[in-house]
Amino acid sequence: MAGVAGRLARRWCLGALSSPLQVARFPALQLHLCGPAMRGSQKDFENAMNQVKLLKKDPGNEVKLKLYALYKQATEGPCNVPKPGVLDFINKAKWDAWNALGSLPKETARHNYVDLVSSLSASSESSSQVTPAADRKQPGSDALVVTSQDGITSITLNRPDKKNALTTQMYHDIMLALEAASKDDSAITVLTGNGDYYCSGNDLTNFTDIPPGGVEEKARSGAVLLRGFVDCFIDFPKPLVAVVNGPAVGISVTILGLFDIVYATDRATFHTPFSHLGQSPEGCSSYTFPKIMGPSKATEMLVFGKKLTAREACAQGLVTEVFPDSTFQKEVWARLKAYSKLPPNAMRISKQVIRNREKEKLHAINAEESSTLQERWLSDECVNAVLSFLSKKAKL
Ligand SMILES: CCCCCCCCCCC/C=C/C(=O)SCCNC(=O)CCNC(=O)[C@H](O)C(C)(C)COP(=O)(O)OP(=O)(O)OC[C@H]1O[C@@H](n2cnc3c(N)ncnc32)[C@H](O)[C@@H]1OP(=O)(O)O
Repeated sequence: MAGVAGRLARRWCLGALSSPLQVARFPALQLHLCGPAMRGSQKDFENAMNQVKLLKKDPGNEVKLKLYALYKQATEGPCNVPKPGVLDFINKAKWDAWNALGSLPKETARHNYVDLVSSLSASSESSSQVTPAADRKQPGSDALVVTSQDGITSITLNRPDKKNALTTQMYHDIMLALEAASKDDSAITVLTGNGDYYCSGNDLTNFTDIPPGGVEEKARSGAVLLRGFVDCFIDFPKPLVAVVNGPAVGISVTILGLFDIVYATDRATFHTPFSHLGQSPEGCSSYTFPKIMGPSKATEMLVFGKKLTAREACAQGLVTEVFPDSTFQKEVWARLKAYSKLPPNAMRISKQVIRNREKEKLHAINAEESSTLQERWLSDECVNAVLSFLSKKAKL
């Protein structure tokens, strides 16, 4: 396991110049950076190195590789270290970038570095002035929107450009939102998504942010987060409704077994590709799915990754009702508004009567699934699947 952990750390952690790279995305680097107007005294070079740290916008992995290569060429000359192995993606991409500079003189590399940084600083300035709202889309800001109206508290996943993939910040924010909703005066709580997807599951870039304790520490904290997140759904005291506005993937599907009602547009699909990802079921689905649809159908979904249409999911009991996409929002919200006028205490108590006797068991299952997944995250199968997605080679 330590070997895999080490490889994961090497593959996912880059040095000073860059944040985690999606390395295999890069084409073979052919650098033609010798611009006509070159500046580049040693002083300019040092200033440029400081300027890089102040860039307001991430310049992207390709540019970061160019910066790395030019820096190495400017300070050490032509690439002079052995080529890393093919599986050592990040170091290999860095080596390729440096090696591609051939015998470019140190001084030219320094000039090119200065020119590149200067062009980045200019575009970083202008883009931050033109699109100030873009920065606010970062996790922890408006990636989750909570509203309360007509006796309904709605928690909306709001990262439509990333198919509402769940960042670690969003897991925390959803837990806080559920905690608040359990105590507010609404009768019903809804989870839904903004845009064409309901949710594409765990944000796979969550795997790239490795703490000083390494990948094992990351897996440990991931399992704690997962367990706490699912516990909030198990314990939620009021009627909990999923308004599934589009395709759902991974953990956004598995936790549906802990909802009281699931309404879906006929455009929705339900997909749990855990084996493809080298992972294992969570969200108590190893228990709820066989119970809802029988062990064989559950195995098709959870082990073989069979994607269900909304109608199939409804026939198998995972979805309560399917609505035509054209009238989905109107019909569902009208229905929920009517339900929210029912006596809230009676609804809460009835839910507890239905759910409470399973609670202890569900908590135990959640603990077991989280600990199994903690180990899966360190497996070669999982590492390779995540790398494949991040390098844009694989999609579900
Ligand atoms: C040890 C770490 C622990 C961390 C924290 C743990 C917390 C608990 C974890 C619980 C375990 C959960 C498991 C799961 O949920 S498994 C499911 C994971 N999801 C996926 O594998 C989906 C991956 N996405 C895709 O296959 C496709 O994007 C999709 C089919 C969903 C849509 O394809 P389409 O072609 O329509 O759109 P794009 O691919 O172009 O997507 C648009 C942009 O959105 C980005 N995206 C989408 N989904 C994700 C995702 N899940 N993670 C990260 N990014 C995602 C996609 O990359 C595009 O981005 P760019 O525009 O920048 O290219």
